[in-house]
Amino acid sequence: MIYTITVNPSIDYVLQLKDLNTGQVNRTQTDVKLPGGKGINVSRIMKELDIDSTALGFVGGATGSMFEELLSQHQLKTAFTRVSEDTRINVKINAVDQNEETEINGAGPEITQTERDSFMNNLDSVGDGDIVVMAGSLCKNLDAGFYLDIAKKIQKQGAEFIIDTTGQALLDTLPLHPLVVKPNHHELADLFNVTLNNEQEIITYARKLLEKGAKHALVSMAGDGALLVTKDKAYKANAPKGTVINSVGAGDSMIAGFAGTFMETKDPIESLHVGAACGSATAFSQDIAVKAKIDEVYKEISITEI
Ligand SMILES: Nc1ncnc2c1ncn2[C@@H]1O[C@H](COP(=O)(O)OP(=O)(O)O)[C@@H](O)[C@H]1O
Ligand SMILES: O=P(O)(O)OC[C@H]1O[C@](O)(COP(=O)(O)O)[C@@H](O)[C@@H]1O
Repeated sequence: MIYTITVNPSIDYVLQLKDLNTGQVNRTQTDVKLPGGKGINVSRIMKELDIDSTALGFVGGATGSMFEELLSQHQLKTAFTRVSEDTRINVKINAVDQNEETEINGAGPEITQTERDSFMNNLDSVGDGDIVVMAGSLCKNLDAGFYLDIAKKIQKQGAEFIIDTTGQALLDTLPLHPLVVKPNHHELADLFNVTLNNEQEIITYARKLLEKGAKHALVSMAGDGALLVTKDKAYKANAPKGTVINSVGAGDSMIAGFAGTFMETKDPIESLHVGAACGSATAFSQDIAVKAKIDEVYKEISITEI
């Protein structure tokens, strides 16, 4: 079984407008509300790929109820921990004529000790051979050690983990040997406080994540595709050409494709291929990609060793 953990889920309020003018009244062409958060998006793509997953996380208040209602149409297996403060609303602004996406993500609810304990108890069902995907930011009062606590617990229970987060929370888990870490190239540069100018430099720093303990480093590069660094090899997936509609969730989709395929095949190259197809297919869709789009995009991707 794959478990996804979205500590800080969201309602993604996706607004499309012609131009965004800050300091002025702007009006939308279209607006949609989507159930968001990184692990949620991972579970949604897994559903498209016909892979079983259970989505975990903290959900609260009136916005939490709305989030669950929005999610219900996707028929995911969930086991959320209820909290008293509101689930956040993240605003995504696509300014069409400016060809620019702006995101404003909330800090999320405060989690009490009781709610935290109840969440940890919920992880008792994770067992041998399971994969746990931990993805996204932490709610405002949860310290960077929260992911580390989860990783230690599920590892004792025989599961492996994949982590997609930033900064110290990510670095702290590396000694526990995550199966995959997936920074984008900007996040990778920030982790080491450097500027990365080309693929060779990205590979060099991705390899440092392996030296610190990660088993695979998957570095996404938006419209430039993705790199996978393994113990002794590096591979590139191209990003096919297409009309980008809404790239929110492209990274999550990539993780879902990679993790789901890896769980079934243990083949990192095929996992990269499916992951890249899921990522680009989502970038070319309004919402998270559907299976037909993923299959279409898969044919336009090739993996090369570099
Ligand atoms: N504009 C795009 N065109 C084609 N593929 C894309 C585009 N944006 C993202 N993708 C695909 O989705 C993957 C993840 O996207 P990226 O934006 O790098 O992740 P994140 O959302 O985590 O920052 C990329 O590695 C690429 O394969
Ligand atoms: O937890 P964070 O880092 O604030 O990110 C949450 C946001 O990330 C998303 O999951 C999208 O992530 P990606 O674009 O990185 O794949 C949104 O649905 C959500 O609003």
